[in-house]
Amino acid sequence: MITLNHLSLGYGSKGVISDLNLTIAKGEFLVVVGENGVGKTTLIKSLLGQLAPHAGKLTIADGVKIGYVPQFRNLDSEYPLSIRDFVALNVRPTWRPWLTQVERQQVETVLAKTNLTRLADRPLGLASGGEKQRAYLAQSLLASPDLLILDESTASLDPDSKVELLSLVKQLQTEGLTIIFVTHDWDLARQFGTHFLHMDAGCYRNGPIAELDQHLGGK
Ligand SMILES: Nc1ncnc2c1ncn2[C@@H]1O[C@H](COP(=O)(O)OP(=O)(O)OP(=O)(O)O)[C@@H](O)[C@H]1O
Repeated sequence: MITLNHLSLGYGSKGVISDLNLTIAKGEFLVVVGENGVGKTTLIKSLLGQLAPHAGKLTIADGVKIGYVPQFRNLDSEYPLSIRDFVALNVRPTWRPWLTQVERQQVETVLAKTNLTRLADRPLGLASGGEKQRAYLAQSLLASPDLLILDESTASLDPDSKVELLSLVKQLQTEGLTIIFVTHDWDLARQFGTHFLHMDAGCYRNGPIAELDQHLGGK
């Protein structure tokens, strides 16, 4: 689905990633691990089409739709939309103040897939961290992505909420979605990933998740 061929990325004259080679197959759950500042978010920006390569090539198969779940940010408790209305923001190709019957059904489907049906009328600003992240996940699912990118999406969540969010994502993976999950949490990486990319100052390793500890010497 995705091929990185001698890919180098950076900002202006500053190089961040140098000569990265990687193939991501459909249906993989790729965890991207590495210390602060090695370029994990830079790689994600490039996958999202926001950063042109300094050198090398990034190829994404034709027609692949990408969904993105950001890192948790606290929202103002006065945030006016309900969880359902927030999720529905992603439904319309052009703005209009109503949803069609089909669109309403699509919103209910993604709310159900993310365990939010019961909470859908609650103001998003008053939702817990885990619920907010599930709302972002639901919103991204409305566009029927083939590839879902989670950039530190579990950071700042309590352990149960992390596992709940990733269990939902794992279920989506078993239904055919490809997942890229950036994390600092090695345990979550081992628990949910099928493959890993370890980035370490110009040294990149990747492979099946079972080989992660071999590469890291049990870090
Ligand atoms: N817009 C930018 N302009 C210049 N340098 C940048 C920019 N964005 C990031 N950098 C630098 O690029 C390097 C890699 O940053 P990046 O955010 O990709 O790291 P990361 O691995 O995601 O780190 P973290 O785990 O802390 O999120 C850092 O040195 C950072 O300061």
